[in-house]
Amino acid sequence: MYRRPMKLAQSVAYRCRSTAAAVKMNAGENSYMQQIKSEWQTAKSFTDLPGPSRWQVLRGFLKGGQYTNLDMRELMLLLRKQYGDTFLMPGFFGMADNVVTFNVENFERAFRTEGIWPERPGSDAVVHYRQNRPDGFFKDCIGLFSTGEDWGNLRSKANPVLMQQRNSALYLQPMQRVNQQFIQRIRDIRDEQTQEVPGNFLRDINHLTFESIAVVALDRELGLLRHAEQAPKAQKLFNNLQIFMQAFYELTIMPSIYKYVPTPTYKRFSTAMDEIFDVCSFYVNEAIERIEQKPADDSGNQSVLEQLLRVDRKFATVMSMDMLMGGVDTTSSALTGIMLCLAQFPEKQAKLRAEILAKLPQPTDEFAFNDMKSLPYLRAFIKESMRRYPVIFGNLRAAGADIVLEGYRIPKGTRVLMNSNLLLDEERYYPQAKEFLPERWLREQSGESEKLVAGNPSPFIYLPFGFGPRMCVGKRIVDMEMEITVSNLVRNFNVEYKYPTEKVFRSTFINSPVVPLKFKFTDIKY
Ligand code: HEM
Repeated sequence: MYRRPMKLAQSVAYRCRSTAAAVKMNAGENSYMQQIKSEWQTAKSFTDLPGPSRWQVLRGFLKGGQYTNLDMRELMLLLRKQYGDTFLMPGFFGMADNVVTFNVENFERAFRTEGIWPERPGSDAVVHYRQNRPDGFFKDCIGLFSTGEDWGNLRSKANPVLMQQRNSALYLQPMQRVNQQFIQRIRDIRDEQTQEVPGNFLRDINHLTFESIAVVALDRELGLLRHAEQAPKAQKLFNNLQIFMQAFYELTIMPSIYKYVPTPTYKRFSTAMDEIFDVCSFYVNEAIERIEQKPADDSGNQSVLEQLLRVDRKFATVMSMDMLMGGVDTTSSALTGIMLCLAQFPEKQAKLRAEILAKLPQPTDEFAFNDMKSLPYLRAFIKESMRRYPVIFGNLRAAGADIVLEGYRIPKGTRVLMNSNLLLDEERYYPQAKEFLPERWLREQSGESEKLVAGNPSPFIYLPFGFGPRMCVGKRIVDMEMEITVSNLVRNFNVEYKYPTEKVFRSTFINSPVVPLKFKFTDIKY
């Protein structure tokens, strides 16, 4: 059970709200910084941190080396075994060093000192592309991949549109339409005898998550779930998003000279970025024409894209790209994990179905916005699924100040990789950690306030959407998307999966499914 002084608990609560709130919090944290400053005087040097030498890292990744062929999760766990909870992973060939940590107190320190414009390293390839695009389109608007004040300005424009709960009501209907197409798609593609969908079902999940973002970011369905073959432009965008993800990963984790010479991977990456740019600009321009033809709407119900366009046309185009780049594979990974949990725990699936059917007894009933607010077991189920199958392995920050972690000096700007999600299956943080217990996330009244039934672990462990002012800007959108999708799945089908579940994911930037997802969907009889 985690206990913290009241003052800090309050400051953490502020932190999740906005950049402005972060300024307020930082002002109140002088004494915390003072404490770190005094520790700095006596702390050990950065270079004394345990960890492999550059040579050991290089050797480890060469053919036959101990790190070759490990995915990110396996690599991190092996390194932890070798060097303990906090170690230095040296970069080579111009790549930055990383301080890797599994220590919750370090997560707290890194986040509490991240500053008002937290920096999440690792976006260099996107920034490089955007800074060097020959037409200079991104010169004054690099997007949410930027840093410092530029990022702060953009983020403070994006938050009121994307992070407001009331705006979620705007995309409830369009997302439901997309979701119904997904349910129909399952009926169309499943095998008549076995009721199993084909092994390449991940593609359909990706189409769902792509279309769900498109109705928000581009204000329209693109047709991949209904008639993919008749939607070549959408196909092109979708395919290029996949190429972008793969090439971005390679450029970020492998040494590369792409900043000086366009390597083959960078060429692949920048061609995909060009195509994403062209297609998104096309759709945004089309939306502008559509919106301009509509009668003026001062009801406050303008679509998300319309609201972004009101801020600035270029900003809206860049945001639509950033949303598509951040919101497809991540959400597909989460939905795959949730479906696996539905299949592995039929009694929990039945409990969830009972909650949904109590709200929507008829198969044709549609969710109203208020329905979504009172489905505690649904939310708990999704949270527990994301604990069991985290989408990412942790969070990354450039230290926002000189800090001390476990007695070592960590200079400002050092990359700190916090492997918070690799602690989610540890008994000391989550009692009965191996069990699937959505119930642990339910809340109960405790005096004036609410608390988790199972007690609150540290707020710095379960961070699937990151932390503070830089946390995922799509959180509201994805919450709604997952809630609608999971509800619709369980009210339409009994979900099963008859295959091994030990190695479904491979962990890179995110945990991506790598096995055939032959889920069995049997119709629920009403
Ligand atoms: C289950 C699905 C998702 C997960 C697990 C996820 C997770 C994350 C995480 C961990 C971060 C980094 C936060 C930090 O550094 O503190 C992030 C950032 C971001 N996410 Fe998501 N995300 C998801 C879905 C989405 C969706 C649907 C969108 C688009 C609507 C989106 C757009 C973004 C963007 C643009 C950023 C960069 C924000 C910034 O740096 O200001 N994500 N996400």
